[in-house]
Amino acid sequence: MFKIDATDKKLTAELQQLIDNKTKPLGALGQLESLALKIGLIQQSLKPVLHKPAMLVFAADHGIANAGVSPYPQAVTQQMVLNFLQGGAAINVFCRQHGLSLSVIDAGVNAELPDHPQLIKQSMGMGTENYLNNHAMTLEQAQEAIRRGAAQVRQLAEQGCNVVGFGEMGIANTSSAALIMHRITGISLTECVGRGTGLDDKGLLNKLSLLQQAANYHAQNHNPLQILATFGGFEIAMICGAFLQAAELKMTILVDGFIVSSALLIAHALYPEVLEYCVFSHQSNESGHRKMLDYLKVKPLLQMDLRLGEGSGAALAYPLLQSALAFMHEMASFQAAGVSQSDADSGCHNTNEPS
Ligand SMILES: O=C(O)c1ccc[n+]([C@@H]2O[C@H](COP(=O)([O-])O)[C@@H](O)[C@H]2O)c1
Ligand SMILES: Cc1cc2nc[nH]c2cc1C
Repeated sequence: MFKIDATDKKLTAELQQLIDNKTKPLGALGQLESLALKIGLIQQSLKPVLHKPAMLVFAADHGIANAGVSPYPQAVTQQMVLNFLQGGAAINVFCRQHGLSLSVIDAGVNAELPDHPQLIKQSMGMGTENYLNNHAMTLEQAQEAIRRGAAQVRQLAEQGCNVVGFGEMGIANTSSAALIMHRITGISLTECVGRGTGLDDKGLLNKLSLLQQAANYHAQNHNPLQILATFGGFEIAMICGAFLQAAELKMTILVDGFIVSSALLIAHALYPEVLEYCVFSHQSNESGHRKMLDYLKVKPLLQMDLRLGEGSGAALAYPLLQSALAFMHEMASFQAAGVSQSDADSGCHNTNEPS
């Protein structure tokens, strides 16, 4: 369905030399340096640029929402979508602050939503089925949601966008994400399930027990698309398609928190090369996220105890991408600034090997 290439590594040495020649001890800009290299490889350029940064927030409801897995009622999903459209949510603030465009996609919210220029209506239904006694969606619905998510990214790319962040809104979607993580990674369910929007100890135990029932009920499902259809949400399935399309189009992708990363687990199981296009904005405070990132062998940029979702971490991390490219373009080289570079110049031994 998708054609995702690994990035061509032929520019690696030249990009690394450009980075190493800047007036700084070798490796001293840390993760900003690997970020610059990564974007250079994605764009196959020694002068990569970020065009029309965009945030897509996918929203949907979940059949399990009112079974006691979240401290908030399902209605908060639609209420927060209205908040996004009125410009009052955290993601609105950070997108405005950092110059990202923001669109909200109704992937399957359990409400009739008003027409609005920032709302894209692609609803797959009034929420998923409850996976305690059903599949959340059919395989056909999962595939259709993947196609719809991909179409959103194609539209952005046609408008000239080459960097995109994904966010989500959906009461109970940490439950979907935990089950997907458990099934894809084989990590115990206890380590995948967390407090979400803020369950107390008793609520967490109850959530774990309900999700264990769901995992037992669907003991047979192990193929990535089946896992997505069984436990997913419509927003998670659309984000999976959005990841795959963005990677196929060689866009830089900003990955948000626990739920967006669970969509990536599915995308990665289908097309491992998708990872080469991903920048991990932060490590969420949702307890399973660190192990999810470890499973993917990736390092997040920020660690700030965020656990909001909406794409907020991805939007917060965007300026770091700008800084990574700015230092590559604007910092003086040792030669240009007349600064001594190495032991050959100074007679000192250089111990700062880049990691
Ligand atoms: O992104 C995260 O890491 C994250 C962690 C915890 C909660 N959330 C948000 O909270 C909602 C899901 O939480 P819950 O408790 O209803 O499953 C959903 O709207 C997510 O955007 C998001
Ligand atoms: C208020 C609220 C805002 C959110 N934003 C993303 N998920 C959310 C969940 C809640 C409950």
